[in-house]
Amino acid sequence: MKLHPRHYRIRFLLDLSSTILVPQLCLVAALTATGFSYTEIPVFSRFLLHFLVVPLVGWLRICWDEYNNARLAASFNAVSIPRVQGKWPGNLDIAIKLVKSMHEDYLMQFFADLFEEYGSHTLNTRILWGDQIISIDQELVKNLLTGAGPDRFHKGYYWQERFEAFLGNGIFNRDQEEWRAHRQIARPWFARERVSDFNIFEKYTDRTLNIISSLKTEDGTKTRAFDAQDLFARFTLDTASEFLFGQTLNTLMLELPGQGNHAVKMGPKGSAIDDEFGSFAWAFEDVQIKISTRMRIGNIWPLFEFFHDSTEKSNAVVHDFLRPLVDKALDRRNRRHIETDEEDETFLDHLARSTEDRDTVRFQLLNMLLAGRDTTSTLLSFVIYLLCCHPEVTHRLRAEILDHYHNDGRPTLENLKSLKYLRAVLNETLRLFPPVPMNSRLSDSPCAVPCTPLSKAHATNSVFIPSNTTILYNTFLIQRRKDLWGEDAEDFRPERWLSDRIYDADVDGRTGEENLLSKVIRDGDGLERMIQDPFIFLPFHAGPRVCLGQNFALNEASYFLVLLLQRFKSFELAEDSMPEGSSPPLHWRQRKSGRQRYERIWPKSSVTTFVKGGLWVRAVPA
Ligand code: HEM
Repeated sequence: MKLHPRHYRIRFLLDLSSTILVPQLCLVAALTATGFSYTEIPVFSRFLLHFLVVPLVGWLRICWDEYNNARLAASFNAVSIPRVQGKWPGNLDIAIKLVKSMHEDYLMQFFADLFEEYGSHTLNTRILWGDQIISIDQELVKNLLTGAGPDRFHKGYYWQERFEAFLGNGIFNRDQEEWRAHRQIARPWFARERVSDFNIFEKYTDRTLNIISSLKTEDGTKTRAFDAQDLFARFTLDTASEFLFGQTLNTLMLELPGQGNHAVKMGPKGSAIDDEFGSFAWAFEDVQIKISTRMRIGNIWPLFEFFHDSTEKSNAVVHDFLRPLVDKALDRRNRRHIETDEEDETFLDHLARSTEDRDTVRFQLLNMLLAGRDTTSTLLSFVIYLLCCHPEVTHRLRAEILDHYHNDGRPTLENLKSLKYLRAVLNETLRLFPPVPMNSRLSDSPCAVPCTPLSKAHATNSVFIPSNTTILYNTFLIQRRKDLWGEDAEDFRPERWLSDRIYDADVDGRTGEENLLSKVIRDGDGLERMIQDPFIFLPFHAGPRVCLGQNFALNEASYFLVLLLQRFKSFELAEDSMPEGSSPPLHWRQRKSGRQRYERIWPKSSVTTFVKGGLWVRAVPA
């Protein structure tokens, strides 16, 4: 029987009853079969038997699964994935450390430490005796996402039940036929001609830059501190809503955190503000945080939400905010009874033509808003953060932009392509801080998946994955692996993405060729590594579920950055303005390696990556 994802409580009860009731039935059957009269057993002994039979049957099941999996693995000529060996039963200590680390440590540090400790790129956490695979093996990820992978690995039921109230039957939350139908409806919307219409980008970029300019101090040398993460989220939301609804949510027109009489306060992710949009943004982020908590707890999450869905309140705020917009647009369309000219059609019109169901339309739009708002604003926020830390990159990037467009030229799709350094900065930011840092798939049957050999001792290069098993693959860590990206993998070096190696012949008195050779290892090395194995760089995913908005996002971010750097020559982190509790903890500095030793913000993730407390910066006008 296939349950609907909204029935997570029933799924949980069924799991629970198979853990508790089935052993009781086995006990009664065993007693009957061996001729014992159940009623003649003293009450205390009966109670004890019923109590002990649960762990006993659990243990037998584990033994059977292990035997069966080993047998299947051998038949597939695949190796079993190494298990994390915790100190407490069911690896509960590992689960506790994981939750603690999420609150205190650098992003993904816990996983990075586990991979290092076990010397393997793929591990089975076995929390509460259940298989859960974590991987930073690019070959394994390739085989999950492409080739035969998508037929065997799906987002799956457990993913869907966690997101159901928020994303409903939207594109992110469905598999197979339903997903295919959504993808078919959405795909034409992201065709080249549509995503290269820069008029929308221009309108909202100008608005955003005017806001930043209005924050100039009296002497005009720089602006007051502002939360760039919040501002960019408004920019991407207004842009995406116009692109999708044909009408903007106009959030750039509202007050910003830290302005007026409002004190800056910490929201679920960044800074927050108390107005209607502030409540929507708070709820939108709160739902994502709560869903991430469900992910960390694993499949027993309904135990903690049995009587109360923790996302209910925030979901209601999000949907109430969007409902009138969707209703208005659909009613307007129905009243007019017109078939909008394809040229002027919005994604909303496009959806309305495919279904009459308002909930479906609202969920589809919400899925797109989530995709359109948080990912691109994360990219822009981390670009600005890295520019703050690397003035030399800002300088070079600005020089490239001014060289092409002077102080006021406007980019077009064609000429944006020649901004090689801008693209390198975007790629390098996406490599170090991918907006979607971790993702998962669920296996639908036992199988062997090709991967890089687990260790030198393993001759075979396939791992065995049992049926109904979640695989969490971590793009954040893959994109920082030193063996894939070089010793400086954790450093921000856009030059690794530059392909042309033409150097000044006079540098250091060496010939051009010598200079070329000495720099070959550095400049362009990342690009070369990526060309050799594209799966070491996956910010937009790969395979049939590759990001539909990739070109839209890159065009939007590029356009915005060109105009931003025409108007502002540099950026400074405003550490003095960060809300309390959002600065990186001091104990990070004591680590022997890794970016956390020198990171100046606290990167975190829920569904997407973000800067805890917001990215507080000052801009220096040109
Ligand atoms: C820097 C910006 C972006 C990044 C890094 C990004 C990344 C991703 C990733 C990793 C996925 C795969 C998710 C999964 O399978 O679980 C995805 C899917 C998707 N993205 Fe993006 N995205 C970005 C911007 C956008 C924008 C602006 C839009 C639309 C306005 C968009 C629309 C979509 C859609 C519709 C999917 C679902 C594809 C499917 O399941 O078939 N994305 N994106």
